[in-house]
Amino acid sequence: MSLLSLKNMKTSIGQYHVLHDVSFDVPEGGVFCLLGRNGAGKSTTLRSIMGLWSPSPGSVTFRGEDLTGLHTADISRRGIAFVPEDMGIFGGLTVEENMILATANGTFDRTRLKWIYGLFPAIEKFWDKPAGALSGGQKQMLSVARAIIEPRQLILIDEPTKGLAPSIVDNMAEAFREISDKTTILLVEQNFEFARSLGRDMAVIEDGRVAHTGSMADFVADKDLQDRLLSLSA
Ligand SMILES: Nc1ncnc2c1ncn2[C@@H]1O[C@H](COP(=O)(O)OP(=O)(O)OP(=O)(O)O)[C@@H](O)[C@H]1O
Repeated sequence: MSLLSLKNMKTSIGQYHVLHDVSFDVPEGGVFCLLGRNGAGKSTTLRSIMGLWSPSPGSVTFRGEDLTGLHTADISRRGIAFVPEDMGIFGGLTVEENMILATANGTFDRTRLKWIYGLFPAIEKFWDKPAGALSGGQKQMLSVARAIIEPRQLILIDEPTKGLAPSIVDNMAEAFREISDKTTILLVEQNFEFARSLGRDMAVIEDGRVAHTGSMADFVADKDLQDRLLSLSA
């Protein structure tokens, strides 16, 4: 059974039909990449999974349970975390306060926190500093750290490498590899090099529809398919 299964998901935002037919299965473990050009519908897909937009009709099934129609808080309680493109951190609060707000009861599992310090040393270094003073890469690390401060089954991460320097992107890839040993990651990315270095399975969205789904290895080997589905000029 897949961890997450989307079937014929359609989402409208106001009068705009954004997702016309999105179906794919995310297996448990590792990184599943959701690719596609700008405006294809990747963020809308993640927001629909989280119940931030209401997909209708169609279904979102998680561990065999239908999530369609549940509130976002209830979806989150099933063990799904979301790192949005704008990162969703509180710039006026310290790193520690941002982390506290990401816990269910305001306390930390010290072993887990130490694991996060190892993944993202900036979290420990700037623990009592305002999150707004962090660099772009450090803010992104904080947003991911918040998502994993408690055990999760699945993390949805929207374009984590956007605007980051290559050395930071490499650090991020290392961290994601380690996180994905514990928690399945559904990763939306425009940076194909980053995505291909992490992804085991993948799907491509084009104009609100799934245009391709399969293994990352097969997609990497098919240059024509990549050009057709991802290149800017196509
Ligand atoms: N709040 C909104 N109101 C109206 N249209 C929206 C809204 N959010 C997204 N859209 C439209 O839905 C389409 C898909 O947007 P979405 O953000 O899901 O794309 P994306 O694949 O994540 O692209 P990007 O890589 O640029 O973030 C776009 O045409 C976008 O303009």
